Amino acid sequence: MDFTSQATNPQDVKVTLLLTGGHQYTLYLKPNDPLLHSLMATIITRAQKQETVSSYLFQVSIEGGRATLSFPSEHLIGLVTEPPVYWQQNEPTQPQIPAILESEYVQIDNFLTVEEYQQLLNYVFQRKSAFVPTSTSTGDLDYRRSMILHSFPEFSQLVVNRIQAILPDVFRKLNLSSFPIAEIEAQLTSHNDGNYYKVHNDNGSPDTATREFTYVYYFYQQPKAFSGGELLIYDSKIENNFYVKADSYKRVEPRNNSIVFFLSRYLHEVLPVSCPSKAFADSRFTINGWVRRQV
Ligand SMILES: O=C(O)CCC(=O)C(=O)O
Ligand SMILES: [Fe+2]
Repeated sequence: MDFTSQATNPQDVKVTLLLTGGHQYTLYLKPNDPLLHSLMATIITRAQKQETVSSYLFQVSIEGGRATLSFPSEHLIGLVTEPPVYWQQNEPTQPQIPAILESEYVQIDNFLTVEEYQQLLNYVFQRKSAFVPTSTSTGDLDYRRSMILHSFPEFSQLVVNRIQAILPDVFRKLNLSSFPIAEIEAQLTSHNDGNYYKVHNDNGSPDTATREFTYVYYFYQQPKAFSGGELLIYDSKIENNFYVKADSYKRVEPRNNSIVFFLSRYLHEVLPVSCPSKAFADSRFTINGWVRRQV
């Protein structure tokens, strides 16, 4: 059986997957798409007869996100790439030099108007007693330290509407094909002295799996009364056909009244905040959340 999806971008590589049983599927990928690396890594591994490598389930989003093509890695027998793509093969005896897949993010300044930002700051100061400590799904107490305000309807809708308005621009800047959106979630957090969030991704559990990308809007009173609290977004590398964290990262300065977007699957962390006054009003505040794909 033969299937073909639509090209979206002239720079895309046309990739035909040759699968066992004579099946073929043609899709269009960006030259630096991690999926292309992963597919080629599977072929190279087989060519080098590294039989110890375990099977991997490919799950490829197709038809603009409306369908998924799933197949076990051992069913992939070849790839046709157009224009030609050549891959450097390391001798099996040489140590493998993993390719680093750079993470990308967008940061947009002046996200809210000065009036909206000031109203939000005043609102948060008044709601101080409604903030509660954050938790993680694993219940690990050392993983995350910050406070959260679960309900803030006066501002969550404003932020979600504003995000919707700039989404086309974000898709373009992140080089992403658009997809049908189910929901945009929002939470409000504060990080004060000694607070942090260790390395994690935002879509690693069944109930978070449809999160495609993460946004973080930063706000705090000026002059800034804390240091640290940078967001590190790690690059990835392929090891045994799996994506793992690389040592390199992008360091994002949490600039006042700016918003950052990045893929929810990227590993990221919030470095410890130092806030000598320990005053709640001096905290690093965020409204952050996730853009969920429709399934
Ligand atoms: O506050 C930040 O910069 C990021 C927060 C974060 O990673 C999260 O809430 O999942
Ligand atoms: Fe996160």
